Amino acid sequence: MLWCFEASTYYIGRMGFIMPLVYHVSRLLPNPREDHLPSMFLYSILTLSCLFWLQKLLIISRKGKSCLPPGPRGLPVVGYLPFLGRNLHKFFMELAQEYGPIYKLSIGTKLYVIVSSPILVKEIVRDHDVVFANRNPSKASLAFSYGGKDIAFAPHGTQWRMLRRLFVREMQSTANLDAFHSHRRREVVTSARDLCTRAGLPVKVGEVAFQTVINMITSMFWGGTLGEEEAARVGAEFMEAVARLTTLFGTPNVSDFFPVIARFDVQGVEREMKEAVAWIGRIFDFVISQRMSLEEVRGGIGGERSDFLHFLLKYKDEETGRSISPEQIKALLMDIVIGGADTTSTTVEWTLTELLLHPQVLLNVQKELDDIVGRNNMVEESHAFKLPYLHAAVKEAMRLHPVAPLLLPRSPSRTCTVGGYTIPKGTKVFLNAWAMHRDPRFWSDPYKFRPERFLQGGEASELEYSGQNLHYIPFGSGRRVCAGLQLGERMLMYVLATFLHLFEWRLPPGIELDREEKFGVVLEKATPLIAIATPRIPNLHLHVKE
Ligand code: HEM
Repeated sequence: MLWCFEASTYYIGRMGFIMPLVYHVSRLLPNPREDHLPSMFLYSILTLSCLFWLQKLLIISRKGKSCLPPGPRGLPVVGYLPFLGRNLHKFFMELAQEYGPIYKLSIGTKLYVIVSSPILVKEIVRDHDVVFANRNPSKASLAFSYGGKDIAFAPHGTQWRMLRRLFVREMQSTANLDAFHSHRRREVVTSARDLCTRAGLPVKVGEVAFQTVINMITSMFWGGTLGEEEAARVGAEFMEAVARLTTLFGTPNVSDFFPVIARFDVQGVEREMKEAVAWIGRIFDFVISQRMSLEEVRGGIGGERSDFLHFLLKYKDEETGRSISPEQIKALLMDIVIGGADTTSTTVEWTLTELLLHPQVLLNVQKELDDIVGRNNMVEESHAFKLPYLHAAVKEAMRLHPVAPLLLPRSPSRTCTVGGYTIPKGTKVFLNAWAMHRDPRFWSDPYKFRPERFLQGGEASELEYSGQNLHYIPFGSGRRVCAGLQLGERMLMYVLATFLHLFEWRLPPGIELDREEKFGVVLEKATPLIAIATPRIPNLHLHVKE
């Protein structure tokens, strides 16, 4: 019996500084008689309770040393889960007022850290950029990205670098984006025509914007592959699948909070996500196979660019010489469609909401459009670069309503220190951009919509989308800053400039406009914006005719 006590105390003794002492004390105890059951029982109990308390001491002493950030206490087992508010970005800002700019929350067995100060964000996205260049994706995100084969959820490494280089530097080079301009133009004109036919009727602005952006994206991707009718059929199926996927993304999943039970997929989120992804995957497979047979007819992949898909299929990485696999293409398409469409269209909706709430700003924007584009002209994408006032209004809308208010989570690949606190490896770290964009220490009248602050001479005139200045990070910052920034900015400006130049916008009678937000995959307007568009320029129907 004593050997068992000795061995276990010695084993644990290797783990902590108190244990060797216990080991030696145990040797002083009298040897229990092997044939005397009560004394053996007593020794067993003593051993077990000793082990239990020593382990506790060890944990406490380790915690003391590691100095985690402060944070509210939760309940046993579930942690802080039952107390989470619905609008997490706002709720997290309120907690920051109590616990400071860096604090922790335990949810289930997972540790979360929330940061809402530019100085601490700098430590994460600059000083420890490589360590924090990982995401620790949820179960749904892994299913969505074919196990992290995309850009957004891939671990920081060779594959992520290759895909990001391909997407950011090559596909979104100025030359390439210019080359696909006609695809975007066609879709914007189609939407304007559609709005023309619904002139005077209430429309859901977010839906119109979403349809426009997703059509722009799919048109750039496979516009040169499918015929018009086929594209329309695939487009309709696609929209349905995307809507299903977005809902799943926003569902809190117990498997993420309790990884030990993850394999049971209690809520079925992972299963449903896999089904939705498989459904979209079949659409992608169909389009890819159509493109391959088209190329075969033309005698191999090469020659002129006709769409992004063509580009992806013939791509060979300059460093590794590798092509990209069909699964990587599909994962990348997922990122672009899901990461690009909802974010851009929701920003269109928020900007129009603020403009309708601020009629003078709307008038200023339209005056600028008249001056630069002209009353008798259609907006072209090239105009977008010459519209500083509209640009400032969009930036201001994104300050107040960043569609990814907590960005995408970061996760350190090794334990490190931020703001003097230990952030253990694997912790999910949220950067609360929403809170930082409203910090009165940096922004004057932070809750007011004032585009002028982004104009020359304004307090924020120097701030760009690239995330260099950490007070303003609607697209994130550091090496995992939004990979679709160039394309996103172009689509956003083009759609807004077109909608605002071609149409007058007003609210249907009796509708009160508010700024209530709803936290989810993207930060939506709680009540969708419904507005009435009427033609603003003369002979609009001639500009948008097929
Ligand atoms: C208004 C439009 C958009 C906004 C506000 C936005 C915002 C963001 C944010 C905040 C992040 C996380 C950055 C970070 O962790 O620091 C992100 C990542 C990403 N976005 Fe966007 N985005 C937009 C449009 C787009 C578009 C159009 C695409 C693709 C066509 C796109 C693709 C991506 C991808 C692939 C990532 C992951 C980057 C990585 O992990 O390396 N986004 N975006």
